[in-house]
Amino acid sequence: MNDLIPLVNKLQDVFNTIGSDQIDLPQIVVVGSQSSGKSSVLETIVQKDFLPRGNGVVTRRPLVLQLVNTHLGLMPPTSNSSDSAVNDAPDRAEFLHLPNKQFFNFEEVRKEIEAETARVAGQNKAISRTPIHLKIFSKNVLNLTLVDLPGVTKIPVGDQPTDIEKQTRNLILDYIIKPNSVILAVSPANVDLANSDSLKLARQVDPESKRTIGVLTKLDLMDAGTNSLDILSGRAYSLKLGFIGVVNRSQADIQSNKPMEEAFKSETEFFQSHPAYRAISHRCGTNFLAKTLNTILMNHIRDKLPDIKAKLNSLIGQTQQELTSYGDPTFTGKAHRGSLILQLLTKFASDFVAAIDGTSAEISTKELCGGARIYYIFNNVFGAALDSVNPCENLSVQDIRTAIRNSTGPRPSLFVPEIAFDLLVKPQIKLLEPPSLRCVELAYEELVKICHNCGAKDLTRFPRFHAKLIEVVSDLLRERLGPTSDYVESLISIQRSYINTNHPDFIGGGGAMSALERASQKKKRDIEKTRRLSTVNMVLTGSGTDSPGNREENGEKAVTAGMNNLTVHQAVERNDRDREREKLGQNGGIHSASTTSLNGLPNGPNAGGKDTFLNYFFGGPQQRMDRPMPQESSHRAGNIHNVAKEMVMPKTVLDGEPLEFDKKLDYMMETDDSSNPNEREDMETQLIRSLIVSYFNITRKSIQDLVPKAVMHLLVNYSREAVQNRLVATLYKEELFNDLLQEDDNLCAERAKCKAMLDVFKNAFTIINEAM
Ligand SMILES: Nc1nc2c(ncn2[C@@H]2O[C@H](COP(=O)(O)OP(=O)(O)OP(=O)(O)O)[C@@H](O)[C@H]2O)c(=O)[nH]1
Repeated sequence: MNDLIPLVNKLQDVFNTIGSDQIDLPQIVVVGSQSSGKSSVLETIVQKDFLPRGNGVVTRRPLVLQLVNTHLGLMPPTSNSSDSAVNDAPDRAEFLHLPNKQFFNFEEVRKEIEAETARVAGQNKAISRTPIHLKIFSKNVLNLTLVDLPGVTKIPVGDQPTDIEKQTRNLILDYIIKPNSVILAVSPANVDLANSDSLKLARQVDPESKRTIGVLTKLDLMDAGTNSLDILSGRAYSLKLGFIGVVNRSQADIQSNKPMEEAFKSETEFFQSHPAYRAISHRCGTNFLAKTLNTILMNHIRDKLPDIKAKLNSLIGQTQQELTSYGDPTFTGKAHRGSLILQLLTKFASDFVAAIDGTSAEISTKELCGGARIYYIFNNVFGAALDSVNPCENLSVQDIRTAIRNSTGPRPSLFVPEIAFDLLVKPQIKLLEPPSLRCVELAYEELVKICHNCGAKDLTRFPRFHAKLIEVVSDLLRERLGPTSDYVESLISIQRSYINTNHPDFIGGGGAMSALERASQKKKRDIEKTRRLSTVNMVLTGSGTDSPGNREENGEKAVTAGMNNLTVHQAVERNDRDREREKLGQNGGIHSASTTSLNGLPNGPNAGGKDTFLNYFFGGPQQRMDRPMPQESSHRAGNIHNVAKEMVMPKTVLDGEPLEFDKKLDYMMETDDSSNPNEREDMETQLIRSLIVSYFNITRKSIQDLVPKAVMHLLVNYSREAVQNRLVATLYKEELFNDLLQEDDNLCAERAKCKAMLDVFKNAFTIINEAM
């Protein structure tokens, strides 16, 4: 039975070698306020002067003290301990931080504790959480594991931080919160128990007081006539493990170097002779305390051992699993390298494909990933980018008018020629190119991201191999970026190379015309309505002066502004005239088969074919020849016509100097009053605009459809299918194997640590198995 404590000590040693605190081993933790007598209790139990003493804060680091009784023939577990001559061996001490040194002089032990405390916690009063591990072998001690902790302080002194009280409390709580700790709550008897810090702390973590044992110190310092019998008998404060009273050496005793044996005798005398404690003297004193602690600890260990064994078992399983995750180093041997490379490479490729297809096992529910992001790019990002393109972007009224004029060449403009529409719509289609190319780039970037996330878990062990795999796939993707972008670019060029006015969805001249007419009539109705309302208003208010301001209010400005209804009517009239001509066969074969309804929509036998729509409205070359020049056309020619009159004047070239005519022409072209278009020009501009919008929308729709298809085919699917072959062809080469299978240094260290831990757990498991 008494073997249990050495067993725990053994386990503690085993765990200390790897610094593992995963197993909460049974131990006694000494807790109390500063100067309550904690160190004195420990010293009396050990019966040695070995702890630093002094005023104020002395214990500044946790001291884990293992007491090993050599009289019982128990072997100290460390390698440097002597196994022979157990019974007559002198008392000695060993520190964990000095594994090859044994201390026979306990004065040196004290100095070492002081030095080691100062080394970590500094010279002043600061405290540290790092424990000092000390083992004492003696025939006078019982097997115990005790932890001495810094006392609870209230006011910071020296270089202690302002929250020193909180820090010490937290440090103490960290130790006593463990269910396997027995709390040795030290309280001085000369202070009211209600103010005992140790009992307050113990209550927090052990509310039922099942694992708290109370120690009353300084019973000799109580006021005359008072005693602690009530407490020691368990009547004042209930603790399942009870209270034990002790009398340690006073400061004066320490200063006068009162030997331990003498102090021990004085203590026994004190209890036996004290009128209040005489009856319970056999349950008082340091000796009784040590025996009780030993029994409590052993019972505690016995109770906890099955739990510890179960915990060890699960730790072994977990650690084994962790070790497996680091990979088997033997598998990288020559015979297996090829198959390992192939296996990892195939896994990487299938991760890549699975991420694109959305069949990956690690699909996130928090954010879009893999193929879904590519779909999002196509559907949302690219769609929105195309929708945001204005079909008439950068196309001013002036541009449209200039295009119309230019396309008529030297002839006066009769009708808007088809060539002007062609000229104007092509650059607009080009506006679809940047978002389309950006769509390719975004899909490419997404694929690069996907490939970076592939194999992250399987390949942490081989960072070089992982980097190489990413590099090869990135190269493949980069290779595909060029052809895909080129193809998308050519899709736009294809759209620009032929303006198909026969497209079934194209609004056509008729559609545009009737839309304009409808708009114009609505406007007319609105203006009429406004005018009528204003007249009624004027009658009611009596204000009827026809000032320019009033005219504006009456809507006359609106009549002349914007789309002019007269223009539309003139256009319709012209259509009617054309129809008459067609009837008379004056239009020849150009569109003799085509007839139109009054609203301008083709309704003849060829009504479905829109090839003549522009000719119909804007006039083909022959129409222009046939038709009488409308009055407004000659006026509209304006300054240019005036210039034309002067063209009869003979030109003389004078040493490269511009002729007078040229100067005048330049001037007139510059000062051409195009900002004030006439009604017909307005109509032409409006028509061209609606035709551009209609045609642009058709093109936009097909680009929106074709670009994602092209990206999928040329970039995504291509790389998806080629990835495995490319990886094998580039990396499956004997001469690369060594480099690719170069293991990560950190991982090797982690594996070694994990392996050591597993050995420790297995070792501890065997120790417990043998003991039980
Ligand atoms: N007379 C008398 N003095 C005691 C007794 N116990 C402790 N002392 C004295 O009280 C002072 C503090 O004792 P320590 O054992 O250093 O107290 P501690 O709780 O370890 O102090 P810290 O580690 O600094 O928190 C010393 O001077 C001891 O000699 C006792 O039972 N009787």
